[in-house]
Amino acid sequence: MSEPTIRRVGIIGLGAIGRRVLEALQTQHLPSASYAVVDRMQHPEAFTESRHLTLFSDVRSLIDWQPDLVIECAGHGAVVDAVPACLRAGIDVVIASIGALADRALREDLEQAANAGKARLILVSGAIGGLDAIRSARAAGLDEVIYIGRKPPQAWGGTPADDVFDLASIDEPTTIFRGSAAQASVLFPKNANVTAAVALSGVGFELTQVQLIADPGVHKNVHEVQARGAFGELSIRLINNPLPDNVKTSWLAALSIEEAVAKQLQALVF
Ligand SMILES: NC(=O)C1=CN([C@@H]2O[C@H](COP(=O)(O)OP(=O)(O)OC[C@H]3O[C@@H](n4cnc5c(N)ncnc54)[C@H](O)[C@@H]3O)[C@@H](O)[C@H]2O)C=CC1
Ligand SMILES: O=C([O-])CC(=O)C(=O)O
Repeated sequence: MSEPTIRRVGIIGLGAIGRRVLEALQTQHLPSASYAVVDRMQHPEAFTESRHLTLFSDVRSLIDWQPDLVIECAGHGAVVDAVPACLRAGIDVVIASIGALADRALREDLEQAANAGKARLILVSGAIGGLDAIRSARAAGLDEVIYIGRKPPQAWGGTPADDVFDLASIDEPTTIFRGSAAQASVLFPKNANVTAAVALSGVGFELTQVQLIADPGVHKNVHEVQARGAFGELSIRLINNPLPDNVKTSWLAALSIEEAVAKQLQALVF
């Protein structure tokens, strides 16, 4: 492996994903780098001090610290408010909250910001997989891409499903949403980022079909993708362990960020 060129890493959002990623970077991938964070939580000092983190109260201060790489794992709002400024300042950004890109205007703004700053916006596969195959297949034409997401009922707490269903008393698999990835990304910003990753890899936000299920029979986050086209057919199923700090979020989402950062350091990129 070549000498790491990433000496300063900024992390926006120090929740379930952010803490996992930080731990992996500090212990495995970038042990000699310096780390700074921005988070909205109350009193993060105890954690940041024990981890030797510089704590900033806003993204402007993080940018002034001149990180080589910023990792967003905070939510859609952070992609809107913080990521364009990082890119314009010439800082590469890895984002977890890829569902924010369902907003075409934001997508264009991010692309312009990246071009203006000669920086890259690095999108991760997150809690889903098989996107490389869908991206390859799309050149020959895709007829249909379907995503089905299944999580335990409590993982849909705080979503629009809460208004329609009594999640605690669901006792059989219940479809809580059927529609496009465009709708799912916006309505379920903490649960359906994977639909955006599938959409951007395949037939786009409007044509990607999405079904979301609250299933009392599962204790993991189950993601299925089916695609059909000139290439043939694809069917994948992931059964993801959730992170202990956030049942909505799969461990694989954090692992995919770690892998994306590790890739920045490799001469042989796969
Ligand atoms: N691509 C994928 O497959 C997945 C993406 N995600 C995305 O990652 C995000 C983070 O996930 P978790 O770590 O599980 O969530 P979490 O709720 O455990 O942590 C989020 C952290 O970000 C902080 N935060 C929120 N808004 C902020 C802002 N504007 N600026 C700074 N800090 C802010 C919160 O205080 C919290 O500490 C989710 O909201 C979702 O958008 C989550 C799961 C999978
Ligand atoms: O982590 C997961 O299983 C998926 C998720 O929450 C998302 O796509 O936002």
